[in-house]
Amino acid sequence: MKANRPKRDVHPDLARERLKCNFNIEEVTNIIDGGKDKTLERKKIEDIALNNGACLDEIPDECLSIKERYENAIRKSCIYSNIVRNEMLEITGMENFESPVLRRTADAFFKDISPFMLHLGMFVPTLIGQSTPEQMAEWLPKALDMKIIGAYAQTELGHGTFIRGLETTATYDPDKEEFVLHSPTITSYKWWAGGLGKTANHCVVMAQLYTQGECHGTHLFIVQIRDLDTHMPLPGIKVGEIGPRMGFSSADNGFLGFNSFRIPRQNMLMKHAKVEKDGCYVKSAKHGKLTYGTMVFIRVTLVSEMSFNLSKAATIAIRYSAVRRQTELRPNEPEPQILDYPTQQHKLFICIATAHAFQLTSKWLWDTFQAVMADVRKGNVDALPELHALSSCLKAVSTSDALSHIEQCRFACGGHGYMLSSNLPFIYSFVAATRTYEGDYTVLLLQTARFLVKAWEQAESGNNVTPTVAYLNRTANTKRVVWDNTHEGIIQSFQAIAAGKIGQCVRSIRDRIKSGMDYEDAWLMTTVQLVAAAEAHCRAVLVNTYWNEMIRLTKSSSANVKTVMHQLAVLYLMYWALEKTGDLLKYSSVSKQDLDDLQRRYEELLAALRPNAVSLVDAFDLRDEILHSSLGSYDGCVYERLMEEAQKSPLNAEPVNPSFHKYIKPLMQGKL
Ligand SMILES: CCCCCCCC/C=C\C/C=C/C(=O)SCCNC(=O)CCNC(=O)[C@H](O)C(C)(C)COP(=O)(O)OP(=O)(O)OC[C@H]1O[C@@H](n2cnc3c(N)ncnc32)[C@H](O)[C@@H]1OP(=O)(O)O
Ligand SMILES: Cc1cc2nc3c(=O)[nH]c(=O)nc-3n(C[C@H](O)[C@H](O)[C@H](O)COP(=O)(O)OP(=O)(O)OC[C@H]3O[C@@H](n4cnc5c(N)ncnc54)[C@H](O)[C@@H]3O)c2cc1C
Repeated sequence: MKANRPKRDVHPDLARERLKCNFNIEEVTNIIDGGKDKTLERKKIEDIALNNGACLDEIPDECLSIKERYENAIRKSCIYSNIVRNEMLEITGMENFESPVLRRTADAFFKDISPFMLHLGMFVPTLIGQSTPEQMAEWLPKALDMKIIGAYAQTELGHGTFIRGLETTATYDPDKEEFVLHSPTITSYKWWAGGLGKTANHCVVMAQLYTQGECHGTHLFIVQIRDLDTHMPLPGIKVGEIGPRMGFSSADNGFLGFNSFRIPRQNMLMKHAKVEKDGCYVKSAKHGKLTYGTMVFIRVTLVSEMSFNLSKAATIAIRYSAVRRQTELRPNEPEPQILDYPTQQHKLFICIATAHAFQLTSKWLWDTFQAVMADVRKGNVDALPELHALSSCLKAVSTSDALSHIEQCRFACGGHGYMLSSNLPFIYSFVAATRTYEGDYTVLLLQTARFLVKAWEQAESGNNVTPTVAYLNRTANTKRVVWDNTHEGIIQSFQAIAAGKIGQCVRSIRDRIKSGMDYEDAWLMTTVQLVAAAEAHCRAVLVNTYWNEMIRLTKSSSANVKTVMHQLAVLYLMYWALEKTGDLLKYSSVSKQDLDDLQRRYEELLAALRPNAVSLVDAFDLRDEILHSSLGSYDGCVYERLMEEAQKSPLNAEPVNPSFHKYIKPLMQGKL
């Protein structure tokens, strides 16, 4: 199914915007991609995948039934997988099957999500992270070659957050050297796993391991659930799709129940613990939570995923705002482009800056993750708690911020932003799920808070703490930081806010314990403050990392690129400082006059960035096929595309709908 798009001239307003650009767009693209080579590689891969137009649908996905949409998604997934397997991996290298380029290119095929996404996104990483070398040799080639298709079935109907509360059991039978998987209750049914409902023939299952009459907690098992030839569920397996959702419409999220279903002993993923033939349980991991490794990996990758989604939304909203004109400023003058309104700039420029902040931070987080994992492989797990705390809060805050900024982008496009053809509702509903999956926002911030409270106590007693909380050594015992409106001053204020909030949590917990509460209740009563403290810590990490990375990556850039990258980072600092004025007043010496000055400088910065706005989103270099938007295409022919998309509505296939004769006419004639 191919559809040709008419080639159009660029809208004159957008053409004029591009003439105003004063920096080298390609240099900024290179910074975002991680280097000139990476940009070239990305473009080459995008050309291979997209130039034959295989991804274009004649009928928009949203106009299809649930079944048709799923079938179309599978059709495209197979085309896409073949391109990945036969052409793209040759360029990235097999080991880079998780390359963000593949993820980005996939969006040209799927407005929503591919049913294969969780196979490459979670099933394969779990095999890599949780298997012994023998298991890896057995399963990984088959998975990478799509000989088997997997899902990640952890969450149950009754429990998602509290993994230790999962009910599915895997009981070892030494006589047959098999595990018996069982779902003892309705709440123990696996629920949510992407690709599980109709697509996967295998899955990774998290279950409570029982051997020699003892429960050893949750472990991971690889389970074949469907016949490879007929695709029928195997006897003892009950599997299906969970029904319509807010988004993820083509991901066939599934349920799964086991009725004493047997798998070979070798199907327990045994990198961190094993069950011997005789049923003896042997733990090799130096840290009890290494089986949660896939979740940490995905949390890390989600930060760059949020940058990508936000860059799509910002591109759509800014290009549209350059073309859209509304309301006379003065009588008889032309209506201004809505991008000229400072309120519109306030909604949108932070989205560009945040996409940069997340992208630069995600690269740093990825390097940190790789370094910690290298240590873990050598048996050193010392840095794991800090990585867990960091990946938890960055996942929580990046998904939450991306979501609210994407909604701002939709607001910024007025009524047309509500159209599915704008793609903003799809981007929003996709990102809405990220705030919940892979660890809910509140739950993950509370994990970070546990780490922060311990770090605060260490700093209070004069001990050195780990790098991301090193600011506590400086600020833990300080009352208020002296306000300074330079970038260093603002970053230090964020650190002071975080330290102040963590310290306040510690005092609240201690006071509550003094007044007779036990630790658990004191902690529980303080959780509202603990979530806020973890968020503040995350903001301190974000502003510091974004700034340092921006400086590092622009060292050899041209002067104007340096300036515009600097402006974006300053905008990010000022935006958040102004959002947190209450906290600044509490934890720094900032005055009303200082805040008024900051507000004025922020407004001046919006004006300074205005001429480069369209070029800054052009620098994200998102092809129209990836944007899927009537409002955001490179040529800016918004109204033509909206009209063109409207024609595709199935309701326009006939001039009179049969319901007129069946219902409306009888109603009009009083015959109903
Ligand atoms: C390629 C890019 C693709 C991007 C797009 C992909 C699209 C994919 C779409 C959807 C996929 C969705 C998949 C899923 O959602 S899978 C299911 C994910 N589920 C969760 O994330 C559940 C969240 N819950 C938890 O992680 C845990 O239950 C918990 C961390 C909240 C609590 O665990 P628990 O075992 O109860 O531990 P405690 O709270 O008792 O803590 C003890 C101790 O352990 C520390 N700790 C916990 N987790 C970790 C960890 N992962 N690493 C290191 N340490 C950990 C914890 O901090 C405590 O430490 P202490 O304070 O020092 O005691
Ligand atoms: C689109 C989508 C795709 C998914 N894909 C998969 C998948 O492929 N595989 C898989 O296994 N799972 C998947 N999930 C499940 C997902 O991981 C869980 O939904 C998520 O971890 C949240 O758990 P929950 O649904 O049990 O929420 P709950 O934990 O029930 O949360 C409900 C509310 O309670 C609050 N809460 C819970 N515990 C605490 C606490 N200790 N302290 C304070 N507040 C708390 C939460 O903040 C939240 O507001 C997916 C979910 C979605 C939405």
